[in-house]
Amino acid sequence: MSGYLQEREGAVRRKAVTMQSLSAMRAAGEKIATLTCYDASFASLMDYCGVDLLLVGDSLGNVLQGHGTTLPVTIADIAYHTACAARGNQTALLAADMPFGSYATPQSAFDNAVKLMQAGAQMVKLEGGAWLADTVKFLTERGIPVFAHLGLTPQAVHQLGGFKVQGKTAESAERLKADAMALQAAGATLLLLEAIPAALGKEVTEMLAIPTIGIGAGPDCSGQVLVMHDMLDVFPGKKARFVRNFMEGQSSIEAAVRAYIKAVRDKSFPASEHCF
Ligand SMILES: Nc1nc(=O)c2c([nH]1)NC[C@@H]1CN(c3ccc(C(=O)N[C@@H](CCC(=O)O)C(=O)O)cc3)CN21
Ligand SMILES: CC(C)C(=O)C(=O)O
Ligand SMILES: [Mg+2]
Repeated sequence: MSGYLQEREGAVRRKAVTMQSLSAMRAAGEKIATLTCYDASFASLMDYCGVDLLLVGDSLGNVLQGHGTTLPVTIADIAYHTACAARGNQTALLAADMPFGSYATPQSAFDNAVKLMQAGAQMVKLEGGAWLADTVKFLTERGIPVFAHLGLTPQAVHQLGGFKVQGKTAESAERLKADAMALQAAGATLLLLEAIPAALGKEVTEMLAIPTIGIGAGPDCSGQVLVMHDMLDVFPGKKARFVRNFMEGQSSIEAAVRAYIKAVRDKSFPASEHCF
């Protein structure tokens, strides 16, 4: 570690988390604890606590920039926050979201993914189904690990007609399963499932060989993710059903992050009240 951040007292030297170690966790039935993270200070704290996977999410459009959707977020925004988070992280796997409009073609996706990988990301996440398979193949063949994102894909909010649960009809559930198979076959090594019925999250996870990370996708995904500002209860008011306030009963952010990891690992989160 260099620069501003000090070595933390009693920091346990954990081996770097890799895509391979996440697959091993899935195989061992050990849940993958994931949080969004956008800067060096929180990356350092989350890594120290033992978060497995950090995601520089385009949710930064909401929680850092104050927009109502993720659409205004640019590749430069994500690259900047990825570089910040990478400076604080030592051992967690660091993934970064490809923002809206940055992966319309395989070539533009590659050019933009290179910017995020050079900023310190170890994997990039893209929202979309079978239509993305060519892009996923193009990136993975060129050494860029791909995290695919299905279900409620917030970059498509205006097409979906709002932030609504997906995969509720038999037809849309079948389409989601076919999408998941196509993305895995194209080389995706992680799959994010957002806001789908818990039974569908279970089915997709069991069907695939790669780990799934859920947010509002039930308890049977290989891991869970939350937006850090949601689980730290930074904003008042109504939150999505899948959010739990981990600051409750804790006296520090570090304790809340540890409580989150523990609840994911011991499967007490998500409970039925967080699922669809
Ligand atoms: N702060 C924050 N947290 C997030 O989880 C998040 C972001 N920002 N920005 C990008 C997307 C947008 N997300 C959202 C936003 C709203 C709902 C929501 O209100 N869901 C309703 C579902 C309504 C229905 O039943 O269809 C809910 O009650 O949970 C869900 C996901 C998830 N992502
Ligand atoms: C909500 C998670 C899954 C995400 O994509 C983000 O933070 O942008
Ligand atoms: Mg996102």
